[in-house]
Amino acid sequence: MVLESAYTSCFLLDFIQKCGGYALVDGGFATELERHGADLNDPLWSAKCLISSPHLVRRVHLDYLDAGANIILTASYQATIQGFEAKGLSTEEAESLLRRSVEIACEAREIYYDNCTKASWDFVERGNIARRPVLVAASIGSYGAYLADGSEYSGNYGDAVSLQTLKDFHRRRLQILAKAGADLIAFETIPNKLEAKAYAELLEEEGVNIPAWFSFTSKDGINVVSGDSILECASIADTCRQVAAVGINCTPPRFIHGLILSICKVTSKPVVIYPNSGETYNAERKEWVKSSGVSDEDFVSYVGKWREAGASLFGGCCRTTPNTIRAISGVLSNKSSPSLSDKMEM
Ligand SMILES: C[S+](C)CC[C@H](N)C(=O)O
Ligand SMILES: N[C@@H](CCS)C(=O)O
Ligand SMILES: [Zn+2]
Repeated sequence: MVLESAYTSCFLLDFIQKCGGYALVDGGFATELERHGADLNDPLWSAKCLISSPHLVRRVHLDYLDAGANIILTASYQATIQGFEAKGLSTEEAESLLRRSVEIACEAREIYYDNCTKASWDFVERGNIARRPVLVAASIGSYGAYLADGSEYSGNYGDAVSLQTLKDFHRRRLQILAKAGADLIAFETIPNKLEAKAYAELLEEEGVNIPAWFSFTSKDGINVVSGDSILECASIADTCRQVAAVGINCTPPRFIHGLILSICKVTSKPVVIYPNSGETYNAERKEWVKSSGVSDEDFVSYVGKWREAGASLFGGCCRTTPNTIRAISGVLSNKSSPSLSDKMEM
């Protein structure tokens, strides 16, 4: 048990070190499926593609690996047993689709490595090909994501939803994804304190033995979207032994800097950030609309400041693309010495 706990706490730190001091997460997954032509106007959102177009899911993973990602997130964000059952699938079929989401990401990693070996894309070190380290993170979206009405951007589930409701809702999916062969669990777009508490208790009760990250979402740079304090939310993550990183995703870039500073006040665990494009989601139409006010088009220009503030895992969320990841990579790797992959693109 002690060994396991030490493993979890060092896991991402070791990985980040192996990657060179920071690691790249992938970018928007669902919105990238859409750019490839998928119609996600469905209660399952991106998880619909696990049924209708698994090849596209693999394609998008590969595009992010080609762009330089060290961590790819599975298509399971809005894949829930309850959601699949509502579509008429059996429990067994639903569980198998969850496992499939991890398998597809692992297949993409294998294909990527094979391609690298064949083309000798990765740099050669003392005659050996050094493979870029890549992890597969099993995504778990919130209860609000399952509701498919944009509730993960409000975090208001009403009084009828208790800690126990959330634990009951998430337990089986977590059990399955934790044993599906992923390297870690990414709890994403967490909108409130109650859900963070539910995840922390489930990780403990289920004895999950792969690490996890908790990533919250905010719309003001001070609190998470429900209005709960980011300090309290990040503290829950800090005290959970299986949590290996804490951070923010699907939040406009302009809010990220302050949130990193807040998170660093309550935890010394690695900080992960993967903001969205700064656009606003219309949940009814499942469409993105340009936001008025401060422009977030210069997303990438903030990245250096985020690193200085203490973040070490960087990527993008909704409406960011493989090019966003390439640009982040370009900013973080010293511009004066472009990496081989940068050179390949010239
Ligand atoms: C992070 S939001 C864009 C995810 C999609 C939402 N749960 C929906 O189904 O509309
Ligand atoms: N990993 C998910 C998060 C949605 S907020 C995606 O990129 O689709
Ligand atoms: Zn997002």
